[in-house]
Amino acid sequence: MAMEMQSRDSSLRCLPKRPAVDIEFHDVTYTVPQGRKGSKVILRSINGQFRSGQLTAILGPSGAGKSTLLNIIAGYKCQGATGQIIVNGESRNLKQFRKMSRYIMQNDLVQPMLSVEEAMMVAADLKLGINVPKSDKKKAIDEILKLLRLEKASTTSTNKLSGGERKRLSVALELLNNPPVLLLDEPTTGLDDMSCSQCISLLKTIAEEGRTVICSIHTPSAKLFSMFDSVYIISEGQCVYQGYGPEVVGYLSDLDIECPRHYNPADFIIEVCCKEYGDYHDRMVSAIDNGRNCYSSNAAALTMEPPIVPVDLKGSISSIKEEVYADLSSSSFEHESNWTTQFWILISRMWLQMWRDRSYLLLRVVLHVIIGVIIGTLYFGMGQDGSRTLFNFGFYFCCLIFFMYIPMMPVLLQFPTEVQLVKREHFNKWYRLSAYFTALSFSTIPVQIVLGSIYVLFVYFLTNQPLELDRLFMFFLICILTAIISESLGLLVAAQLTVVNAMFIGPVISVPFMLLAVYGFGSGYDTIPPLIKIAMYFSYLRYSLEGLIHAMLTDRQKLDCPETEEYCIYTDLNFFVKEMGMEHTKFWMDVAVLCFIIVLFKGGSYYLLRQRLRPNKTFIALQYIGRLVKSHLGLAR
Ligand SMILES: Nc1ncnc2c1ncn2[C@@H]1O[C@H](COP(=O)(O)OP(=O)(O)OP(=O)(O)O)[C@@H](O)[C@H]1O
Repeated sequence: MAMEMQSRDSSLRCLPKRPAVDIEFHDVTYTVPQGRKGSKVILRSINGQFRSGQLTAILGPSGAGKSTLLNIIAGYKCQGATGQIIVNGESRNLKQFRKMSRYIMQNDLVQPMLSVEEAMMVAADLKLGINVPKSDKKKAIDEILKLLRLEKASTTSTNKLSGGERKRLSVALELLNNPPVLLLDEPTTGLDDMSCSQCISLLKTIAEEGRTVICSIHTPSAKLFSMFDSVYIISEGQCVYQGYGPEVVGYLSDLDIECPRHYNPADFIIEVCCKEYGDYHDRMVSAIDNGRNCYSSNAAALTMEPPIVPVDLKGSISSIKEEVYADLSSSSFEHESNWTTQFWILISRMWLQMWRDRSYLLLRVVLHVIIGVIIGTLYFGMGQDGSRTLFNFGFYFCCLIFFMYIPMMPVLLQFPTEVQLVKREHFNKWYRLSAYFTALSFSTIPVQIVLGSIYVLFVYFLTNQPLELDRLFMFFLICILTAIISESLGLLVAAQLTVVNAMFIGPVISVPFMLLAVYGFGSGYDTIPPLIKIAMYFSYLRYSLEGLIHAMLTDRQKLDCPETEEYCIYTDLNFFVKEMGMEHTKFWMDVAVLCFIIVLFKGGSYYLLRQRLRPNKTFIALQYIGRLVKSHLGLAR
């Protein structure tokens, strides 16, 4: 209790002041297509209001539409929704509203490998900008951590936080620029009773400071239920109650539904919604006029009709509006840090996370050493052996396959999860997506260079390749460019898919690239049909192979044929290059094409990622067609 009081004393003085925001919604309907079955209506002409300075709970049976309503109010889902959302008496400007509201989704993902304090400092740098002195940011962070009782965990790694601490950290991160509206989807799920009540008490403190705090919640205890300033109950996509929680008993009693003594009113109304005592759904919806009214027991004497107070949807709000609306339309919610700052903060965070994950880094180093030694041993000394030119060619191709798969697999495994985090951070306006994507693209280059060098040094010398610095450099350059392309291809695949699908599609999609790179090998380039010759130039590995062959085999003296061999067919390397159809290739042209492919794949991945986070009309139409096709073919789950 003492702790509760202590946290309530805090008023987040360090944070920028924000205006109060009241939200109303009218006739909100949300429909999703259901293939041949037509469409499914999830929210049905629902109305309601959420006030500033209040903690509001959205309750209802599972599948009632709580998360859907939160998604629509937050602006996270708009496609398929109709109706009106009013913010401080004016129709909601979604762009503006997204800047002033923060949505904490159910999956409380936080950036791994950082301490709580570091995660907060990164968020503070991004949200408050670099012009705010570090000491002020530190003060704000300390205040928030104290408010959310995370001071003791400030040095704990985010990977090691308990469920409750992780949820509180998700809230803390979003409090940094003091958003006036906070929406939380089931913040208490997975917490024990004590942590639940602590979490709700903290949210109440946050609301008391003038913010509009709305959270969806599953069957709270009677104690929790009474802590909310306002409760909004949904059943079957319609509002069945809006008002103060404990008054639900009186409301139901007015509808001739008696809540047993000592029974949790929250449990009882959910059971009523689930029709355990008969079908009262329509009566409740019409009593509250589907959320247009708000229940208050003080408003009228008990009559046959429930004492519902019509909500003055303009009245109280308009008084606030005059004071604050100017603030709302100002640019005070813009990104405080510019693109370059965001880029540097994000790339530093990525490097720090890579460095902290040292066991993984070490594993990758060891893997490059082991595979380098194995491949080097398999092709030992073949680089200048006239009888082994074909084996040597196999070695070059083997190196390219290594640099095609090894950098792609971690991306396919990690990026789909990372997208969920980016979705949350980007939706809550931490940074521009372009800044994030550029940081992501550059952050991995140093690691690729170091790991690539380890591998190249082992194989180059073990296989006895020519000891010429320019050839070594060209070999290395082609390997690194191939690695970067493969990584970009991984991003392209993983940007729209789940881990399972990405892990399947990524390797499968690489097979045609491999085949096209060496198609017709052995039978002579001239025997390849013209169409396949054209197709070969759609494989990036073909350019890598051309580059490697050019770097390693052109302008070299005839190789010696060992005495143990009777005849060596490819001692003349120029003849071999001609047989491969690569005699006219230019190394720097191949490098230029590889660089172009990197830009192409990166651009494609960025576009797909952007569409994943905020699809445009074409993409929405494509998704819709995809869903229709899937449901018509019976593939929709
Ligand atoms: N894209 C969709 N396609 C089909 N049905 C959907 C879609 N999105 C939501 N639904 C359905 O809409 C209903 C409401 O979903 P919602 O997630 O809002 O429920 P909820 O009240 O938050 O449930 P819970 O408490 O279990 O999380 C559910 O029956 C769900 O299956």
